Amino acid sequence: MKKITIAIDGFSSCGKSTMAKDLAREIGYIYIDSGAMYRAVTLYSIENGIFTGTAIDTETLKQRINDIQISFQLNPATGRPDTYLNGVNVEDKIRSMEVSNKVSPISTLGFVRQEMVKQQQAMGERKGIVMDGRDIGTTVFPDAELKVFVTASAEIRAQRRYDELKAKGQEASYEEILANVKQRDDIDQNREVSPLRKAEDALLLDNSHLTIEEQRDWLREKFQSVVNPD
Ligand SMILES: Nc1ncnc2c1ncn2[C@@H]1O[C@H](COP(=O)(O)OP(=O)(O)OP(=O)(O)O)[C@@H](O)[C@H]1O
Ligand SMILES: Nc1ccn([C@@H]2O[C@H](COP(=O)(O)O)[C@@H](O)[C@H]2O)c(=O)n1
Repeated sequence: MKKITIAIDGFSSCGKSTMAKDLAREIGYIYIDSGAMYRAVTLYSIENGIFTGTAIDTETLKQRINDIQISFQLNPATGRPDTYLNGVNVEDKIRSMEVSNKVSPISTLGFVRQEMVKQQQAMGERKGIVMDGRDIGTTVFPDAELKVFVTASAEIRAQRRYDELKAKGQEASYEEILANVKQRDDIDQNREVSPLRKAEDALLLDNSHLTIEEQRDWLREKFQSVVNPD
């Protein structure tokens, strides 16, 4: 069967990766979490003294951007890809609140986006890919055969993330998560380069009141209607 490109964009913590990963596994496509790539650049910047407090040393980051190698490897225990930064598994570190609080300013930088988009386009060259993020349907794969834009209320998204952290036994504050979700949405929507917005030809999904299973079925049906239109 001919392979297609699937772009899933939307607001932070709305369930993009949950649905993207499940569909990719089911249909045998590659799954790429593009947000993990911006998070890895952010972690690199923190660990190398490039992002201290609220200041980013953009000149140093620009010089080093080609030294930042990001890759993904399937974790057999979770059945999902883990993120590697220069060969080191950073999957847990990139999900910390410190990285969440700093990733959106890093993502506003044009040279960072240019490098990430180049790598993402190379990953999707042969199609058969599900990628989620903020600019996949608008910038990375504007010709994707299936584009979805996911949204849910900020409060519901923060609650889901809070529940997830609690279930993992991690310290979490609902208020802090809600503030982070709102702040990232604001920066992501208002940046100059590739701001978060729905591509004109993307299908809109508000999953505020859908279960994970319902949204999975919805996406599977949309995929089927693209690959088997009759
Ligand atoms: N429909 C749903 N109902 C309840 N919980 C959900 C639903 N969809 C996803 N979740 C849960 O919400 C949390 C966030 O989901 P997920 O990580 O997929 O979001 P995301 O949009 O990829 O986030 P990010 O923007 O941080 O990459 C996870 O704990 C996930 O299990
Ligand atoms: N295509 C993308 C993906 C992500 N970002 C930025 O990274 C942040 C973290 O992404 P998550 O998907 O892990 O939440 C996000 O808030 C954006 O700032 C991006 O710019 N473009």
